[in-house]
Amino acid sequence: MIDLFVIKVGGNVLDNAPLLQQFLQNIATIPGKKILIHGGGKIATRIGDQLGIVSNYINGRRITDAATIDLVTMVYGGLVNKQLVAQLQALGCNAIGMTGADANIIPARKRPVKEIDYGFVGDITTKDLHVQPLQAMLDAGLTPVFAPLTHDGKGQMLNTNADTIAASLAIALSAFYKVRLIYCFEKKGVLRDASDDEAVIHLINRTIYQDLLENKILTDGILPKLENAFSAIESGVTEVLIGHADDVLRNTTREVAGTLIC
Ligand SMILES: Nc1ncnc2c1ncn2[C@@H]1O[C@H](COP(=O)(O)OP(=O)(O)O)[C@@H](O)[C@H]1O
Ligand SMILES: CC(=O)N[C@@H](CCC(=O)OP(=O)(O)O)C(=O)O
Repeated sequence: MIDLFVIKVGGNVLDNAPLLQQFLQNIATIPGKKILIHGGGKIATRIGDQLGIVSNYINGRRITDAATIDLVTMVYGGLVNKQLVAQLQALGCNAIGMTGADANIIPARKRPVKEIDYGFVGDITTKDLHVQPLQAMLDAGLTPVFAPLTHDGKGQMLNTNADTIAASLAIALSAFYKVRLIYCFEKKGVLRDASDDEAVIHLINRTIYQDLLENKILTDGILPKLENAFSAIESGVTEVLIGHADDVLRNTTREVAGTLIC
């Protein structure tokens, strides 16, 4: 099977110009097939504040009302996605900007209202993904760049966590490629102590994960990342890594810099 790198980059890197520039240079250097998925929650929150649209998160997911889905469609699908594509093009990487609505690659279902009404948040069922257009793009030498947006097939855009989009694409594509899923953020990996940047846990399996959860070492945004990482490794993705954006190139070789999920 051919190698494919599915790489996710989050809001803290996107919001740091020098870190982002170095990251994109590294992405452009990776030989072979690759897909980039970006977040941008922090940027949407900042622009929302400027427009008087207040951000509200529950369990790491943004409550997405009518004004907010318009905001995130503009920010993720427009501003962030197109800036990344333009920057990659400038670095000689033939990027193509995508959302889950484009080519119907990621259909989703509006999250049913239970105790919480998340609004226009989309849940993905991996088997519903249509990855054939992505294979055609990869074969044409293009690098798809995904915004964290999906659609309901009835004309409505939906907001979906970028870590989840990365895991779902990685799982769906693992039927055709040997996939390494790499989560890139501003820490060197999953940390034993969130305030100590050097306290990287190099390997996490289900038992260690359970122990970290019980000891409340994992909080905030690292929780959905690990949930999605385990879902990917248990559903056919060959390798899943969580590491610093600066280490992305090392993580596309045999080396592992950061946390390996197994
Ligand atoms: N044990 C931990 N190891 C690493 N990060 C942690 C840990 N516990 C909490 N975090 C927090 O999780 C954040 C990563 O989640 P998030 O901000 O959503 O990243 P991204 O936007 O890249 O998806 C880190 O910036 C850190 O503040
Ligand atoms: C439903 C939901 O919460 N969607 C996320 C999508 C962006 C994202 O995931 O951004 P980061 O990777 O930078 O955190 C949000 O709007 O914040």
